Amino acid sequence: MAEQLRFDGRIAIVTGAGAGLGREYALLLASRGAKVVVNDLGGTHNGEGASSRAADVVVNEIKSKGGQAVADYNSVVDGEKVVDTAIKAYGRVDIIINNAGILRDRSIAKISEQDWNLIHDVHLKGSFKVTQAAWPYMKKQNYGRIIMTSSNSGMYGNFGQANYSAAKMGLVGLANTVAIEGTKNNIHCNVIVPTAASRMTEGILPDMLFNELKPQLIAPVVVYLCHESCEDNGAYIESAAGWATKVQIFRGKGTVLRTSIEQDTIAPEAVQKLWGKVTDMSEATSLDAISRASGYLLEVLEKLKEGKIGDVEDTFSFGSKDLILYALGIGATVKNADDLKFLYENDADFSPIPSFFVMPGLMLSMSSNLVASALPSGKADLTNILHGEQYLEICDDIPTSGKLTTTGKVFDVMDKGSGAVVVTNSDSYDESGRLLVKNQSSIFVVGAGKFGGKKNPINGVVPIVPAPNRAPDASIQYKTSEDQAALYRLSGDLNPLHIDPSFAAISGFKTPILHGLCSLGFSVRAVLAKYANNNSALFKAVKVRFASPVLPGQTLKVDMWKEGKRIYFRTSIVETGKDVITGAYVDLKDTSAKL
Ligand SMILES: CCCCCCC[C@@H](O)CC(=O)SCCNC(=O)CCNC(=O)[C@H](O)C(C)(C)COP(=O)(O)OP(=O)(O)OC[C@H]1O[C@@H](n2cnc3c(N)ncnc32)[C@H](O)[C@@H]1OP(=O)(O)O
Repeated sequence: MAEQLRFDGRIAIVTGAGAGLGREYALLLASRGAKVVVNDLGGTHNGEGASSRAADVVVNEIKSKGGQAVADYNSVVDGEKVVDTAIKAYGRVDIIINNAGILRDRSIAKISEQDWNLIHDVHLKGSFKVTQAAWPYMKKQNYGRIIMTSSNSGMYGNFGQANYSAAKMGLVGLANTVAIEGTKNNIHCNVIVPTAASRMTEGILPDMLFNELKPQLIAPVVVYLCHESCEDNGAYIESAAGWATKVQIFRGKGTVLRTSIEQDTIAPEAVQKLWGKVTDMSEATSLDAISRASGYLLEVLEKLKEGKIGDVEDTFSFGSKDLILYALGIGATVKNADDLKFLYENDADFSPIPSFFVMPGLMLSMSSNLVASALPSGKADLTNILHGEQYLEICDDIPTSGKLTTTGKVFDVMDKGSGAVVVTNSDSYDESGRLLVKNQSSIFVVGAGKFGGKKNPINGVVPIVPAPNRAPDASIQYKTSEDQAALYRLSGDLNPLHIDPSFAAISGFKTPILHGLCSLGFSVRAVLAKYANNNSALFKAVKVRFASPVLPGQTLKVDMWKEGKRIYFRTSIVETGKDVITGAYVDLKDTSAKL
């Protein structure tokens, strides 16, 4: 058995120690060698009256067991008197357990100012006063252990306890700063969040729970927090019924609501649009210091200054199931033995179809306000956007699973009259920080043109290139299925334009149209099959323009021209003869695979 935790030579003040938790703390500390100041005003649980009895009974109990204790009957609001008792009796003070508390429960409408003040006086001001009075002694001796008593009523609220909740949460704030200020003098301050059966909780908690909430089951936790071997400082520890845990405050990752440092107004509508990100707690972290909280904010501002924001950021996790679903969504089939490597995770050559990696960039654009925020009108939503162009570049070996972090921003905005074109760039990194993929999407925002913007792209917008002026070197046809969009959307682009007839009608289409990136996927498959032996590792980049819509069920014909490692292609619809992808090419790293 571990050596007994002793408190010999330590002087402890326990406030409100005449009953309940305080009494247990006092008894346990004394049994471990501490000399205890048993503070209790002797009032009732609602703070009325005062007598010396409660403290005396506990002092006598301690003494009868061979321990040392003195009674103190002062109100904690007179903190210096409480501390004086310790100094006069024992000459120092090492431990303070701020435990004294009363209740004046009323709903917010009925709390009198007097009740408000009284609650705050006893809980918050009392803890402050006792702590402050002991501070010089603790500082001088370079040692102190202080406990603040909070409550779940403060942490989460509790009907009828607005005054008490506020004071209890106030104690958390008090502890936070006392912990920081005490660090250099080895003065630790921690918070206990107890749920105990006591005169305060009797009649409030259900019997079953009440009976298990024995104060003596919490006392060891608090007593350990008061021991010199406990290194925690500024921790919140919740304990009840023989159970204990650390509690932390979490902060979400948040999102930037503006796109540049120059933008000094934010429309409430932009906030509304991004609210999902503001309130998303999936990547929440616990910040244990104010410097970390403001440090992160500084990082955000730095990025804004460097123009890296709208560098919005998102994470994208994927595994074999996602790769297979995507492959099915762009027509890969087990009927073709060469496709098995895209459809079966146990295949020796299992690999992603490289166009899968358009997904992180697309998901970033769709989940952020990037496109709308780039337009003077601020108006772009799924009813008026079409995918115009796409460039994808694979920068490193692509894995079959992982978590990518994607940063993206608006790169260019063009006024095309009939619409605006917003170009977004994004880079996706794996968990070790390797740049895996670059994406550039041009989004055609129908009806958003004529805002007086420039017409032509800036340098860096990857241009489309015309196909060679000769008959294609090869052609491959793929029939899409009536359910192609229904299947493809499950890879992440849930835009109702592709499945919901009434939504398609709002967007000006007779029936839902296929995702542009789905047609891109079919086309990349054709190039890989024809010129790269279906080997994903040979793929480097693809660029396409979506020239007109495809309807699910139509047959795609991919015409290809090989010029070195560049495969130009054009995709059209067999049934109508209409071009749907133009100006397009795939760059291969190598075409030496058997052709
Ligand atoms: C918010 C998060 C992001 C969401 C991402 C996307 C989510 C997806 O779910 C959406 C989709 O997948 S939509 C389906 C795929 N896309 C399509 O079907 C669009 C097909 N294209 C068209 O219909 C027309 O080209 C059309 C309508 C786009 C343009 O046709 P017109 O208006 O007739 O234009 P036109 O007169 O031909 O040309 C005017 C100028 O615009 C340029 N341009 C034309 N097509 C473009 C295109 N596809 N992309 C970019 N620029 C394009 C022309 O070059 C011309 O410019 P300029 O005068 O300078 O030469």
